[in-house]
Amino acid sequence: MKIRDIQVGEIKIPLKKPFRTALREVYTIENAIVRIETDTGNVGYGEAAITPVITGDTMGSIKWAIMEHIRPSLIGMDIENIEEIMNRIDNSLVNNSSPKAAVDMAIYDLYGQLYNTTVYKLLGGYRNKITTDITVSVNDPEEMAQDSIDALERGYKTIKVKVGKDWKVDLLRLETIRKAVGNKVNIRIDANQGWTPKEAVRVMRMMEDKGLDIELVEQPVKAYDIEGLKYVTDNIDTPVMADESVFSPQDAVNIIINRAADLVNIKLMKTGGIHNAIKICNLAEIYEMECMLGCMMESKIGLTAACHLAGGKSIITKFDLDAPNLCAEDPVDGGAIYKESLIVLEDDLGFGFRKIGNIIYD
Ligand SMILES: C[C@H](N)C(=O)N[C@@H](CCC(=O)O)C(=O)O
Ligand SMILES: [Mg+2]
Repeated sequence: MKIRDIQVGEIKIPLKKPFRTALREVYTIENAIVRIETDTGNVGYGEAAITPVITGDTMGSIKWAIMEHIRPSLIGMDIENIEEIMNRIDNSLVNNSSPKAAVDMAIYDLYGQLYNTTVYKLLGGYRNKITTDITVSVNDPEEMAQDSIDALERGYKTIKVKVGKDWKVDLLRLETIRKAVGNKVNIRIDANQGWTPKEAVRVMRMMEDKGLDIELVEQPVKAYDIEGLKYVTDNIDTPVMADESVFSPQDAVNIIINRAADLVNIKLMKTGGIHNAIKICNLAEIYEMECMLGCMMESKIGLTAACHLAGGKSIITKFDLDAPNLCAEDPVDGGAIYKESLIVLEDDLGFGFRKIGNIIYD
């Protein structure tokens, strides 16, 4: 099965309500979709999220990276030589993790098709059911409490609450939410780099003293500030999770050996796809560090790939794979089956996409 062509299109999906974090505000997902066709007529799909404030990748840079740098080195390659394909993707240019992820996903989709099996089984076959949390965007405390109650009514057992705007209001946000949902919901929080190290320690200790029972705090400080992250980890009881501080396996090594965080949030858009995410899983297993598998604002194309990795790896014990549930539409027929918090993987070939609507190719 040899690669005949690689195309990049665009997809637009409106959200149910604006997605707000300390870093950005999103109304519509506008992402790049990769389509790889082989000489056997098989087709594989992948997705690259436009998240310039985190990865630096834009629609223009993603298309250019794929068409001008990655595509030429892959045309004619045999899918069974996946090792060499992944080396070529990684070596085609530095950084650009989202376009690399999109191509990597499409290759894995084809790899499953080549061996007539579903991808999560090739990756370890550990589970075919996953329970995701749901994100509560950062807004006024009352609106966030209402969103948390809605999540509870829709069956979510874990909410991921966005904070990091102003630590005093963040404390009020969590107090209001905990009061509204009681102890029926597990609460994790994500500051998306919004606090200084000292603010983070201060506000987290206050949350601990008030008994708000926070499962973990994600990326309290700036991505580059590993010393600041370690300062927070050393000075609070709540587990600290590195997100924007960990893109590559090398970043993960650095966090682990310096004990700068207790947990890592792996995202395909940061690692450059499944093949590097597996390396982080292996490292995490060696050092007995549980991982979360997270996502950017992606459609069910990117999320199906992520779900297959989650299905394969036991070291991934926490799941923030909610983006399709935040979308007002699902253009994907097939792939992972989303029923609010429950995600099911069926025994399809590859990722099991039957039809994907609304992709616009140049
Ligand atoms: C969508 C997911 N729940 C999430 O919060 N992901 C990111 C932010 C994604 C984005 O800005 O597109 C995270 O920081 O964990
Ligand atoms: Mg995060």
